[in-house]
Amino acid sequence: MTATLPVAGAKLVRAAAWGDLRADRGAVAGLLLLNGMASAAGLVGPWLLGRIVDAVRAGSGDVLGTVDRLALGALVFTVVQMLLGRWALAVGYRFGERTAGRVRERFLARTLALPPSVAEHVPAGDLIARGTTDASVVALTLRRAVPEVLVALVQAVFLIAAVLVLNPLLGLCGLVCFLGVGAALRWYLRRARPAYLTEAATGARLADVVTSTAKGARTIEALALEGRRAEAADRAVADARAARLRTLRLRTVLFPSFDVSCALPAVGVLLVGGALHANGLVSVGVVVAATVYMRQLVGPLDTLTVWVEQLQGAIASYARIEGLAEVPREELRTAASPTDDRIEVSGVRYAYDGGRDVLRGIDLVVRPGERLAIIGTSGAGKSTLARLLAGLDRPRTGSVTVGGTPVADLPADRLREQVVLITQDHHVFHDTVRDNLRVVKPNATDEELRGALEALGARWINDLPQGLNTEVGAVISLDGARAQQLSLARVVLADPHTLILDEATALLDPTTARETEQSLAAVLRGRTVIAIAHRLQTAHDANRVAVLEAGELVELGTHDQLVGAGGHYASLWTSWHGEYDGQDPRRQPGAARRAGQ
Ligand SMILES: Nc1ncnc2c1ncn2[C@@H]1O[C@H](COP(=O)(O)OP(=O)(O)OP(=O)(O)O)[C@@H](O)[C@H]1O
Repeated sequence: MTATLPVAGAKLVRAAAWGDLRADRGAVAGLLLLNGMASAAGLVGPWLLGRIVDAVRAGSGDVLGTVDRLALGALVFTVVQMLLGRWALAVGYRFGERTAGRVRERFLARTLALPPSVAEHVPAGDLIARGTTDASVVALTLRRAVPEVLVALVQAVFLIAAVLVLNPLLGLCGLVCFLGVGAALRWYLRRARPAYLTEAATGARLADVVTSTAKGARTIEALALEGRRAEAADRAVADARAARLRTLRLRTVLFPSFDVSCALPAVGVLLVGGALHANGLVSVGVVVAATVYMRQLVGPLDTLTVWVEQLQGAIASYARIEGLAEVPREELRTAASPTDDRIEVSGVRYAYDGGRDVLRGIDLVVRPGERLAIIGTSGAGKSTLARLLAGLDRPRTGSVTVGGTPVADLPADRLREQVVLITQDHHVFHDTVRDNLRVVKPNATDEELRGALEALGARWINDLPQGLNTEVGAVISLDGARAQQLSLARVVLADPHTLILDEATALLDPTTARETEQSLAAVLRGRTVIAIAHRLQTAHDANRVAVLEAGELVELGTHDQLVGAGGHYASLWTSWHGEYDGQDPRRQPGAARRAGQ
C-alpha cells in the first residue's frame, strides 16, 4: 500500500531528461548549432580589435583603410552574433514550451493511470502540488532558464577556448583567476538553500499568526488573550526579520565578491600579457583580444549565477513529477480472462497502511445471478470488502477472483465489464451528455446512449436544448437524481454481470432516493447483486445474507436459515421486527432501520 508518492532518483531523472532532449532532438541540435555559430561570431570582434591595435602600432601601409575594414568586419560579426543569438533563444524558448507541455502531459497521463488502490491512498495535496507548483517551476525553467543557461555555457566554452588558442599561457592565467568566482559561488550555494527555505517558512508563519489573530479577534478579546497573541506576533516578526537579514547578508557578500572575482581574470591577463609582451612573446593585439574575451566571460557567468538556484529547485520538482513513473502501472495487470461470472473470496485479510487487519480470513462464494446482502455494525469492514470485490484494492493475503482471475488484476476496461461498484459518488464531467456516457464505451452509438438513459426512465434527455450534444456540468447542471441516472446509464453501457451497492441511496433526500431507487431497480435486473444493506428489509429480500463482525464473516445463509439459527442476525431481526411489528418497515425513519447499527 503506497501512502506517499515516490520521488525519482538521480538515475531516473537523468534518463527522463535525456528522453525529453531526444524527443525534440531537432530543436536541441539547432539550439546548439545556432549557439555555437553565435559564439564563434562573437569571438571575431575582439580578435579584429587586436588586429586593429597591432596595425596601428605597426603604423605602416594604409593604416586608416585597414582599421576601417577591420572595424567594419567587427561590426558585421557583432550584428551576426546578435541575430544568431536571438534566433538560438527563440528556438530554445520554443523547445522549452514544447518540453514543458510534454512533461505536463506525461504527468497527467500517469496520474490518470494511477491504480485506484494507489490513487485513493496518496495524499491529494502532494499530487496536486506536483501537478501545479512543481509543474510550473519546471515549465518556467524550461522556458527561460534552460535556453539561457545553454547559451551561456556555449559562450563560456567558446571564450575560454579562444583565449587558450590565442595564447595558452594567458588562457591558463585567466582560468586560475576565475577560481575566485567558483569559490564565491560555492560559498553562496552551500548557504543559500537552507537560508531561503527558512525565509519562506518564517514568512508563512508570520502570515499565519497575523491572519489567525485577525480571524479570532473576538475570541481573543473575550478571553483577554491580547498579550499572548502580541507576543506570538513579535516572535514571528523577529524570526522573519532574522531570516531576511541572513539572506540579505548572503547577497551582500556574494555580489561584491562575484564582481571583484570577475574583474580579476582581465587584470591577471593584462598583467601577465604585459610581462609577456615586454619580453617579446606576444603582441599587444593578442593581449587586448584576450582581455576582452575575459571581460566577455562575465556575461555568461552572470547568467549562470542568476539561474543556478532556479535550476536546483527545478531539478527537485522534476524528480517529484517523474516520481509517478515509479508507481506500479496498469500494464502490470493480467491479460487472463475470467472463465465465468463466479466471484470467490478466499482467505482474505486486509489492512490499511500497514495497520491492524480490518478483514480477517474471509471466505465467500457469490453465485451468478444471486442477491447477496452484507450487513454488520459500523466499522465491521463492509465497505472494505465491497472495494476488494470491485477490484479497487487488493487483499493483503488471500484472493478475490472472478471466473478464476484475480479481480484487481483486470485492466480497467475489462474490469468494468465484470464488476462495478455503485456508491453515491456520481461524477458529471463538464462535457456533453454524449461524452459523459462514452467514457465507459467510446464507440457507443447514439441509439445505445439513448437506450441506456431510457432504460432508467431518464426522459429529461429529450428536454435538453441540444439532446446528447448538450454540455452539462457547467452551464446546465443536473440535479442529484439526474446526475445519478447519468452515472447509472454508464453502468448500463458497461454492462457488468455483477453490481456492488454501497450506500447508493443512503444519504439522498426522500424524493431523490425514490427516483434513484427506481432507476437502480432497472439496472439491477438480470445481474448478480451484492448490496451493503443498511436496512434489514434489504437483507430479508436478498437470496442470502452475510454478517460481518469486526472484520470476520460470522454468519452466512438465507434470511430464514439465519433467523432459525438464533445468532447475531436473528437477534437483530427480532429486535427490529418486534419494534415495528405490524408496520411497513420501509416507512420507518431513523437509525434503528440501519442494519446492525
Ligand atoms: N481509508 C482508511 N484508512 C484507514 N482505516 C480505514 C479506512 N477506511 C476504513 N478504515 C477502517 O477500517 C475498518 C472497516 O471500515 P469499513 O468502512 O470497511 O467498515 P463499514 O462496515 O463499511 O463501516 P460503515 O458501515 O460505518 O461504513 C474501520 O475500523 C475503519 O476505521
